[in-house]
Amino acid sequence: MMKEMIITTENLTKTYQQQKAVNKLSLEIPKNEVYGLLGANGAGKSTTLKMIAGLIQPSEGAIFYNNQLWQRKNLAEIGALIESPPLYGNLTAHENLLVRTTTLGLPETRIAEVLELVDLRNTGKKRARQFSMGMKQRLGLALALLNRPKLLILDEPTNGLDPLGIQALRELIRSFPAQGISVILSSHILSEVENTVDTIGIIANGQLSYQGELPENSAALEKLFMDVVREKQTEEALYHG
Ligand SMILES: Nc1ncnc2c1ncn2[C@@H]1O[C@H](COP(=O)(O)OP(=O)(O)OP(=O)(O)O)[C@@H](O)[C@H]1O
Repeated sequence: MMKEMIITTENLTKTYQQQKAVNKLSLEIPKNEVYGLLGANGAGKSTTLKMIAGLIQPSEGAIFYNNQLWQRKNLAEIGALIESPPLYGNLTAHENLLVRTTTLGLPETRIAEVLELVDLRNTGKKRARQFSMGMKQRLGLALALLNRPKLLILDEPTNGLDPLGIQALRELIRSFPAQGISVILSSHILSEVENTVDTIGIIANGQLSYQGELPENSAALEKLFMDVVREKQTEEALYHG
């Protein structure tokens, strides 16, 4: 049976001045899976995720959500954590979430639920600016989960987390597909995605170089990644050389 897709992109392109940060990218992100968007620094991962999250506009190409052309109203079903979480430093975890529930018209009871989910119950009066990196990241995730998203977009979600934090986050992410939440996450650290994702896309210089199942072991994944990156470098050298 063909897999259902939550997101597909067709020739998605973002041009900054002369540079194509994302270049004719055609992605297929399956529903109720965890999809890992991999690429070296500057490959175009964040730019891609920002377009899917509606934070920036594509220059060319199209995005489809559940097989329909992407519309702003889809954001009601999308949660995103991209770059550093948008936190108010002088507010507590609860207050930061309250700002968002009030803005979105969500029930306040949802706050305790998301704090429980990300394991941030007992921070009390502590202000967000006093949080560790890991706590800030988890509060950012709590914000992204408030609206019970069907699609969760996470840009380098393990940034700044220690090994225990990474492990906990990985388990949390793995639990999402069974709850009807599709996840797309980006990473440039191969070992981080291995136990987390079902499908991967590898991008290099804004272009898709591989999309498919996660290779069976870390050596195979590393080889695939290195081959893709080297191939791109050779192409670039021929083009510019
Ligand atoms: N607002 C912008 N203006 C100009 N160039 C940009 C802008 N945003 C991104 N770029 C360029 O687009 C390219 C892709 O950037 P992007 O942040 O998407 O990469 P990335 O794969 O997320 O990298 P990293 O792993 O380092 O976060 C880079 O060359 C970057 O310099």
